[in-house]
Amino acid sequence: MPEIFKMKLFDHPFNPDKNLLPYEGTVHYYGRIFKDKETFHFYNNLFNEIEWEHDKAIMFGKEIITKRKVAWYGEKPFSYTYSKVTKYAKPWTEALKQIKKEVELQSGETYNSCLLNLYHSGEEGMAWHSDGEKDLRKNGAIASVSFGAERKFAFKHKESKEKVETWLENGSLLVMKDVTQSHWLHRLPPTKKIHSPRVNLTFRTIVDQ
Ligand SMILES: O=C(O)CCC(=O)C(=O)O
Ligand SMILES: [Fe+2]
Repeated sequence: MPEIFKMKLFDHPFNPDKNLLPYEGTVHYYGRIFKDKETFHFYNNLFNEIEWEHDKAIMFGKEIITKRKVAWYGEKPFSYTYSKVTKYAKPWTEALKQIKKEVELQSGETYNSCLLNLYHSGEEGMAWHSDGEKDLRKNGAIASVSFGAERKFAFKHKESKEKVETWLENGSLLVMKDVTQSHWLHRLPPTKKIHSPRVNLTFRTIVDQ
């Protein structure tokens, strides 16, 4: 097992009851919610079994293909549109069902879909955005589960520009809820210091019409 998977649970002090945001939003960090063996198993399973595809993005008015890969899964073939391309959610895999169950238990919320991102190294990240798409349940919780390389995650208030940063550990859970997406942007900053991959899962609730 590579070294990163051998960290003990609760190596780092954290308080899951503490709100990381000072105002206008709620973010809780639960730390590592899976044991080393499960974490290693899920990382390998997701890396190999998910049907990863390259994402498209608009940059300086041009359509570009991102190095980061994405996938979209859910309990129904919900549609998800970005850069004018509509994708339909694939049915849950066994691993996704198991992870979802644990995340629902820990966060006390339910989810019906999951957007997955695969960052091959620290040079791949995600720019400032909020996840307030109209198909998502308004003020619904978004649960972010991370496997692989530990990466920094940042929030920036849309008006005050106040920043909050935290580390997302291998096997960890972070939950954003309430009015967070209306008032705060978040991003995964790129870094030259990290060379190994990271898989991130954001469990969401799509409004079913
Ligand atoms: O990879 C991450 O931690 C963030 C992913 C994210 O913000 C998103 O998928 O909307
Ligand atoms: Fe996001």
